Amino acid sequence: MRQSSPATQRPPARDRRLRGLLRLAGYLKPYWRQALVAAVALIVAAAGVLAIGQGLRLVIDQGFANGTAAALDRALLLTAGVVLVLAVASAMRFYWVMWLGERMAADLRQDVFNRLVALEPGFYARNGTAEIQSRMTTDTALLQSVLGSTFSMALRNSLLLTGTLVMLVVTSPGLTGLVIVGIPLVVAPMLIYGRRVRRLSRLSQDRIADVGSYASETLGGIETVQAFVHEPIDRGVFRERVESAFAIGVQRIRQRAGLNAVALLLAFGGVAFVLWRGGHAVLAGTMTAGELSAFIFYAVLAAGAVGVLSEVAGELFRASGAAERLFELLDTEPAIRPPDEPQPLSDPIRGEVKLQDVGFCYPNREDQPALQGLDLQVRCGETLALVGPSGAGKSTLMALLLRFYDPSAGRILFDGVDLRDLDPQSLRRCMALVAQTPVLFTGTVRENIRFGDPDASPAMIESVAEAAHCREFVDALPQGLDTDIGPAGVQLSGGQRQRIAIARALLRDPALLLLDEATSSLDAESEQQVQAALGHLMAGRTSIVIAHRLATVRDADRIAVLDHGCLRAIGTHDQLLARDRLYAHLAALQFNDGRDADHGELPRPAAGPAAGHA
Ligand SMILES: Nc1ncnc2c1ncn2[C@@H]1O[C@H](COP(=O)(O)OP(=O)(O)OP(=O)(O)O)[C@@H](O)[C@H]1O
Repeated sequence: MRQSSPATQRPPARDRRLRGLLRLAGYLKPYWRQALVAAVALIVAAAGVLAIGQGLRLVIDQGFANGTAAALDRALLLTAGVVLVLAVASAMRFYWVMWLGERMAADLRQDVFNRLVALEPGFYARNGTAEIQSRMTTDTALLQSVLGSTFSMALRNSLLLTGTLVMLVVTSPGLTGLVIVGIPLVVAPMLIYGRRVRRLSRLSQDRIADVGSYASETLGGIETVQAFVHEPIDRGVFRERVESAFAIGVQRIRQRAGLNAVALLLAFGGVAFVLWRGGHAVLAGTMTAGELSAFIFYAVLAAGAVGVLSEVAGELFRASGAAERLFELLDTEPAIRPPDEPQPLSDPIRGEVKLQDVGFCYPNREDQPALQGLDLQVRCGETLALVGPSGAGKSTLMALLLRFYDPSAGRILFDGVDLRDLDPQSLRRCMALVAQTPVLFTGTVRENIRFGDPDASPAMIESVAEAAHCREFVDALPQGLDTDIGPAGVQLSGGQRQRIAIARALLRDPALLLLDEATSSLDAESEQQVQAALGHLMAGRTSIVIAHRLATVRDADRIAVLDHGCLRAIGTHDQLLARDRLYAHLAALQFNDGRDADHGELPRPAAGPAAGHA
């Protein structure tokens, strides 16, 4: 039933590696001061750890070997001083590296959201809103954890590894040869395993995104799911997806477990070997006991660092994959962009619309035009009703007017200017959309109305609530306008939600009103109130209405009959009754239905040629 879909085209896997994380470095730029402090703390802390090895050598060679208590005290005091510096530097490193990680993750999250809200609805139609949403949530959460802690571990251990290698050479060049030979033996399997882990990580992330999007789609439509008793099927499909994600997860964990075992075995096997060779050197008198202790200390540190690096490498690769996926989203250019030099809107704005030979195909249906050869003019202050069977292209026309898509042919003019020459945001500021199913957001009634104009004064909100007939139900709510209406306004009835949507549009005071009537779900009384609210909203402004009710059709200045994406006829109700067979058919169905024409709904015969031209 529901498919997962890749959000964007991905580059080939072969040159991915840590590219995603490298690109994240750009996010450090504004915080270079903090990064500098973190780097200094990191270096001082690593130097502190390395100095402890020297402290150990002094304690053993000067304290124990020479047998003087004063030398032992001095050596221990020095070591204690080093430990104090180490503690302070470690705390600073921890704080600033974590701070940078959290800061970068927050900035990235904000950037991704900023880009996502700029992408046109067509992008979400292609890629699935739930998939994109889950990608944003899981990938940024992964990055946050990796940037906050894993990355810091990787950095610290890389530095320690480098430092310990230097100290190993300083302490005993001869023995270091052994370690140097041993390190590639440790690193090679790590790289081989790392590559496998990375591939599986990516796959695992994809599967988890699948699980997330399935869950959010099911829960989002919980009423439909339960009404159709679809739960057992959803549980089954979800189980399959979860199990598939689990199977990939287990493969990844198996590889990582193997990676850890091999890395640790090789590293500590190497240490044992060095201890054996070094022990013989001390016995032969070519090395002091202190030097051997320091050497072992550094070798263990190096092995530990390699162990940690092998452990976090997989995590870093996983994060790199996540970063790349987020950058793919960030790199997705909106298809609808303002022109380089947008033309100004007419002053005053009249709200006139002209369509010239407009054709349009949805991107994924190039062979099926949703609109074709459409010529239409809507004059200032006019109400134009759009009627036609389902699938005729009415909603598509609205989407083009809002410039969610650009026409594939012809052009649309707003007050005489091609929509493509206007800044889409300035254009949309002149319009208000009242959708068939009003979309409200979590918050109070007041906040939902204010959505129409964030700067509106309380008095303006009161006044539009009154005009949209919201008062009737708002006054009965526990906190009036400040009552919480639940996510998407679920605590209100359809008619109440509709009236809030109308109040929101009234507050916007648009030059052009786009209205997709929703009256089918309302009872007569509610419909009357919505109708009255609409009366206020439409008075004196250009309105394009997808009409489902005869009352609207009759009151409209003109009616455009659309069929199969073409303008079939245009005129007044009476003209069309006499002239157009489809319109007459729709109207006849209405009257024969025996419903009150003033409140009845204009029926929509099933799509298809037979229905359209009966
Ligand atoms: N996002 C989309 N991608 C591809 N095709 C689409 C998309 N949205 C709509 N269509 C197709 O475009 C055509 C016109 O659809 P549209 O929604 O504009 O019709 P409508 O007249 O508003 O129908 P209704 O009255 O049922 O809402 C239909 O054939 C529909 O299947």
